[in-house]
Amino acid sequence: MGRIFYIMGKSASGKDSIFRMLAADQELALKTVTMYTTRPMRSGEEEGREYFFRDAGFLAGKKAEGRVIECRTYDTVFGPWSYFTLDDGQIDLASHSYLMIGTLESYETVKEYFEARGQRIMVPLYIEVEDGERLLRAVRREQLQAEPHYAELCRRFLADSEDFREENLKRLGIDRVFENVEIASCVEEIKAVILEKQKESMLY
Ligand SMILES: Nc1ncnc2c1ncn2[C@@H]1O[C@H](COP(=O)(O)OP(=O)(O)OP(=O)(O)O)[C@@H](O)[C@H]1O
Repeated sequence: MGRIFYIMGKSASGKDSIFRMLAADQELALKTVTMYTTRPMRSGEEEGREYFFRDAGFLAGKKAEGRVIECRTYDTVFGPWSYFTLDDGQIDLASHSYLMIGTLESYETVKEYFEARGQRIMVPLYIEVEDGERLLRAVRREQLQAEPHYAELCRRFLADSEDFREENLKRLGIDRVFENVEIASCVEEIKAVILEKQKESMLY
């Protein structure tokens, strides 16, 4: 039985960078899952690459069929935009393990979805960076944007402390933290855990 390795962490903790390195690692042979969104496609995006682009009616239909693994809806100035993961055949735990990225809340929802089907397959990978350093990385990344949004950066930085409260981590049984000081050694540390879990999952 495969596992779902689920990367989480506050903004600018390095989730995307770590995700890319792990996903490219042939030895781990992890598959990724393409999410769906109801937001309009942006220029440069491609159907099925960044997301599958669908409308709210499609999402409602999948909810009715019980096929929505997790869904997050954000109120934007353009109206509500949903981002969701479907049980659409992409995840085949009988033959593969998967690498996903999300929030603490989505981790909980995905975990519950599979546990309700008797599958305890979730492995949390929680990335951490000291707050001062993380804020500096976030600012440096934002400076590279054509139109930096510093107010949004600050809003997310403050919201993170609430979302990732110690008690929330504890409640979900997340007791291991991967410090992203130097990214290569952080990825090596995570890789060792993934290989160990994959070895374990082959025994049972
Ligand atoms: N170990 C590291 N040392 C220095 N810079 C790093 C390190 N890891 C990642 N970064 C840089 O920090 C910034 C944030 O990383 P990344 O975008 O991967 O984080 P994230 O957690 O996916 O962020 P968000 O959730 O806000 O999108 C990027 O500019 C990235 O290149």
